[in-house]
Amino acid sequence: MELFTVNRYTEDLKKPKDGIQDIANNEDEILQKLLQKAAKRKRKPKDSEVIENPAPEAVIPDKEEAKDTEEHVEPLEKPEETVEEKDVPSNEFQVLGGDGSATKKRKVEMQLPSWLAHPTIIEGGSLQPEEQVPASEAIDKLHYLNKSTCLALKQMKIQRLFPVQRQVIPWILEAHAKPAPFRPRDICVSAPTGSGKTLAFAIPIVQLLSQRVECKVRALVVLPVAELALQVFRVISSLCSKTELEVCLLSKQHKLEDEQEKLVELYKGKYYSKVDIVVTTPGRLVDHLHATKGFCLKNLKFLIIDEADRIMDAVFQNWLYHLDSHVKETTDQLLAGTQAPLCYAELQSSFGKQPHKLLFSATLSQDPEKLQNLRLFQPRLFTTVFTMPVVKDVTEENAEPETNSEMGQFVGKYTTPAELTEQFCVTELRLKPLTLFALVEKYQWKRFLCFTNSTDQATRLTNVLTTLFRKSTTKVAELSGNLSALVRNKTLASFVSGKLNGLICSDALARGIDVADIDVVLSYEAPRHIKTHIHRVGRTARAGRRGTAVTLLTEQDQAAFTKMLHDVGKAPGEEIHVSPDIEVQHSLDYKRALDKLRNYQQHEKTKKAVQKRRVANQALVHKKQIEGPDRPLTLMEKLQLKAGGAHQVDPFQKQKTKLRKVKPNSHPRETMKQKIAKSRKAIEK
Ligand SMILES: Nc1ncnc2c1ncn2[C@@H]1O[C@H](COP(=O)(O)OP(=O)(O)OP(=O)(O)O)[C@@H](O)[C@H]1O
Repeated sequence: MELFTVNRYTEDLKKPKDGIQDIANNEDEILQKLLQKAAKRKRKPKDSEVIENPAPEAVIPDKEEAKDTEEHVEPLEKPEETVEEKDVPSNEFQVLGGDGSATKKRKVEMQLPSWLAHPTIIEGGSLQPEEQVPASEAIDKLHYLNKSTCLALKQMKIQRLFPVQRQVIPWILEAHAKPAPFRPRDICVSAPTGSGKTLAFAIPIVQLLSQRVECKVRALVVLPVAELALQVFRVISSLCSKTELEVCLLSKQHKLEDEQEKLVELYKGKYYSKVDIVVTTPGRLVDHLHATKGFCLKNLKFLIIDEADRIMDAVFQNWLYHLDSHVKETTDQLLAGTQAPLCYAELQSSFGKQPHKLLFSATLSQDPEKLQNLRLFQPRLFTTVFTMPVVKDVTEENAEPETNSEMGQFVGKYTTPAELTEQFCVTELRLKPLTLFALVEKYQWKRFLCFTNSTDQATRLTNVLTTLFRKSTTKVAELSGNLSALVRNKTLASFVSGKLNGLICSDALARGIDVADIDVVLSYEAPRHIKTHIHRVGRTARAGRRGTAVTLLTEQDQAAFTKMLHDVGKAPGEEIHVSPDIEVQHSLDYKRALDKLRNYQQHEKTKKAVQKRRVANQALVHKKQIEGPDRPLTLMEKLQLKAGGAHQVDPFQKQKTKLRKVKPNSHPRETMKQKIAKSRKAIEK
């Protein structure tokens, strides 16, 4: 019981007394009082948590007494009564949870930091491409865009800016126009998929850097996957076409040495940057931070993190740490910066040294702890959606005037484009591939993406669908992490050019990929997280165009999927069906497809085993060459041999390894059970 007693005694300690003797006496007194109070509390637990006057003697209760007190523990009190602590005098002791006063406290509402709770709302506006552009909205009429930007945008066939761009671009430009020591606030932008976030950061950085004199890495754009990095690189390169700025893409799709050559040059013993803007993935960035001499981020002015919530995930853990330590090595500044408020002197000394951080996503994390890692400077949030205040009935008793404080719950992370139609189709697990095939045939979808929950599932599904579509004009291919970056690039290009009708993808491709005119996005399996769903369906209905998303569900999946959507205020949409006779209609084709898949899997299994054995043997031979033939096998080598196939005896170790020789036609050993059965049969005979 004492373990849970917290004794706070403050009053007497506050009064200073003269002399050591006095202090000692005082301590004795305090100790006596403490013991008395503890004893009294144990004797009368029901009376109150608070003891007004301590009893004169200190009594340490025996076990029997302690038992009694436990038996008489009061039932839990109502929360309203226990929350009250007003009457507790400051010099008294309070037992926390020791005597039944521990009650369930009211659930505390999550309090968002002010910047998340009070964002800047991105005002709506149509994205419809076919709509007439009002003269006032035309690109040349926007005073904040310079000539080269307007020219580049026209070349990209962009006639006006989308709402997120109209809000964010002038804000960034204005923030950078302010004189020293003003430092722009870092920003987070949460806007739906396909709403034009790329140009929202690309236009201002290109415009602000276009006046530079010397070439140095001044902007770093970080994206989660190579395909996305390539896409953003293309947009920024198009924008830079009318300027002298150099953009560079760093991703695993190229050789490191080739990229190093593009990045820096050595002249008279000194390294010079050849690029102004670097677009990269976290992994490749870390590679270059460690391997590329002269790659310097000392002059970094902008750090842009696209798909910020993904990049801040644990998967990409350490890139920020590496970046930070690299910047610390190359300069005395701290990339992560400090949080407000800064005094004038600090502002002045840090002016121009900290990069301006810009975070973008359609599902920006609401979790302040994750964003904390970036140590944003006086952050500001731009979002499209905002919950309305929950208006409580004013006639209600206890109606509080501060009800409006509920205003400002940022829900922008779950917005989908208005032009998106969501549907679902319920089917049996064993018929899922056939259902997918039947849906594509029924609705004549000519450009579709189909998402699976894993790369292996993507491979299997592609295999089955290829056989099923064999007689039709529809061509499908896999696009997952199982393939090399180069193959993925080629497949994506074939899809963009129309040579392929459908791509079977894993979720690595669910984010950011922008391919025009996708009819439908299919989820072969219900996504596990709402964020995944938002990004998957966001591959269609982009830039104001219409699109459909269909999720295939089994009866078991249905409840969980509906709940997941319901929790964020969404519905699964209309149910669509395929003919109940599909199994009969396509029985032969489906059987053939499944047989082919089985063969393929068997073939892959054998291939993997052979590969494994080859690697094990190679390792062994290599080791022998280094250490000589007479060395005994290590445990690891024995394991490798076992895994790689014991019948492949190491040529160097024939005489040493005591592998049991298996006779070619010998029968396997009989088990005890088989022996008993055999003898029983013999007796019966
Ligand atoms: N102002 C504009 N006018 C016409 N088209 C535009 C405009 N801005 C962007 N687009 C087009 O809209 C599409 C989507 O843009 P973008 O990829 O930037 O969206 P996003 O918001 O980043 O989407 P996601 O969250 O999925 O990454 C692109 O094809 C782009 O060319």
